[in-house]
Amino acid sequence: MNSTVADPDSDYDEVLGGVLVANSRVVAEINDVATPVLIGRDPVCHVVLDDRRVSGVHLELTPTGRGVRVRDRSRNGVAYNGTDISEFRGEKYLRGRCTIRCGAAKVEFYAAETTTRVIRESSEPTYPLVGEAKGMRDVFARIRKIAPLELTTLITGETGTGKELAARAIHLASPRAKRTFYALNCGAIPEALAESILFGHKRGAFTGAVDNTISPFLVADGGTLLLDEIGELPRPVQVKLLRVLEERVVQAVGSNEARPFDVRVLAATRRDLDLRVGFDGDDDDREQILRSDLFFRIAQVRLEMPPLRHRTSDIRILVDHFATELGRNVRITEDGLQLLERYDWPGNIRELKNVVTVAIAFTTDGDVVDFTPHIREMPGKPRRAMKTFVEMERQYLEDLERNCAGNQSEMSRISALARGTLRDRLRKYGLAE
Ligand SMILES: Nc1ncnc2c1ncn2[C@@H]1O[C@H](COP(=O)(O)OP(=O)(O)OP(=O)(O)O)[C@@H](O)[C@H]1O
Repeated sequence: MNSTVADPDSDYDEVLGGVLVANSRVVAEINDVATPVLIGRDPVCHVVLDDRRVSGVHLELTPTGRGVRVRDRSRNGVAYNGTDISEFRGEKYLRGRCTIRCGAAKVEFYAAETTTRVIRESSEPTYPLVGEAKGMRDVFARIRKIAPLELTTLITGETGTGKELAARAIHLASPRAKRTFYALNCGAIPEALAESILFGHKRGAFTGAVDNTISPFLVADGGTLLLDEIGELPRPVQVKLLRVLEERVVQAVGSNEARPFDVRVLAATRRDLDLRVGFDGDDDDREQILRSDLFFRIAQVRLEMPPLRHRTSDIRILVDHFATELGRNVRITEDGLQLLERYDWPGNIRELKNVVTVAIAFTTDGDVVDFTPHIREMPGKPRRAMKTFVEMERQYLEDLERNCAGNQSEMSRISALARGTLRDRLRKYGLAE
């Protein structure tokens, strides 16, 4: 499953983990930036302490470049080598060996001897999206507007247009920026496990459930949860998800305790959900991807990511950005850039990033990068001078909107399109709400 965490504190190539030991036994390993280890009284925690003075989730441990970060989420406090952790503003980075006390229980921490490499992608800089084209400036303006609001946001766009990065950008520009950002790829969840992965499960809830699993709603508590490829969730799970979003409590499979959470929910999809949502309340239609009630719950605000072929002027900046990230001393020529600008990029920025990475890998330091062989092998075709129908329609609607200063009755009269149809087409191209 592709789950990633962005945290302003974890902007490192390498992280330091460790193990927790209780009663001379290793009770948890802290080595995954995406899954903080939780200690508490609640059975969903990795280390469960049966002590009334211990809170449901008492503390959270995450590997970072500065050591293992302890976050106090308790009512009664956590002691680090005998000192209350609140003296360190509720946060402390563990290295070496130390003792942590929660209620009456004592847990030993031992730092790992070696660091663990994490992919830099899971630690993007504060503003991860690159772009200067009009389409991207609109996206930035919208992110700035959306970020402080607590509304659910549906991010749409073709594959590789940066939907997950946009979600991180919303999180980082929001008041929740210091807390966890968790991305759950709903498209990668096997149908049979969807409920237990989304809501968590209690040990023994079903055959094979040997461990407790914590719901991403609780892992991201206080922060932001991205439900990526939400259209892929099985319909029975959609009904339950809707209830969880409305009641803001989550109940693990096999548990009878409902746990409240405080999470901002973002969703992303590359499918055209608008066309496949049941607007008539006919929610039994198998053809629909998403129930209409869930669609409206998760799409209080919309953000559309433009395809790269609509912002080819950004190709230069992006190539520069990816080349700088690779830190290699190679030369990129005007011809090379023009070749990239003529291509139609069906895989969008992900594809561009791959082409740049591979082409640079094949170039010796000081030499000119030759993109030609890598472009030719791509599934997309070089852009033809002739426009596709979709491009012409988009251009027509943009001109129409400009000429009529956005007045939709006027636009409907000139184009001879019914108001409803016109609105649908404008929405399709992100030209209207
Ligand atoms: N504006 C951008 N600036 C820099 N890098 C970008 C930008 N947009 C996308 N990328 C990079 O392109 C790749 C794909 O981005 P991302 O995963 O956010 O796309 P996506 O729309 O969520 O894709 P999918 O629909 O296939 O899941 C990532 O490596 C990301 O870092």
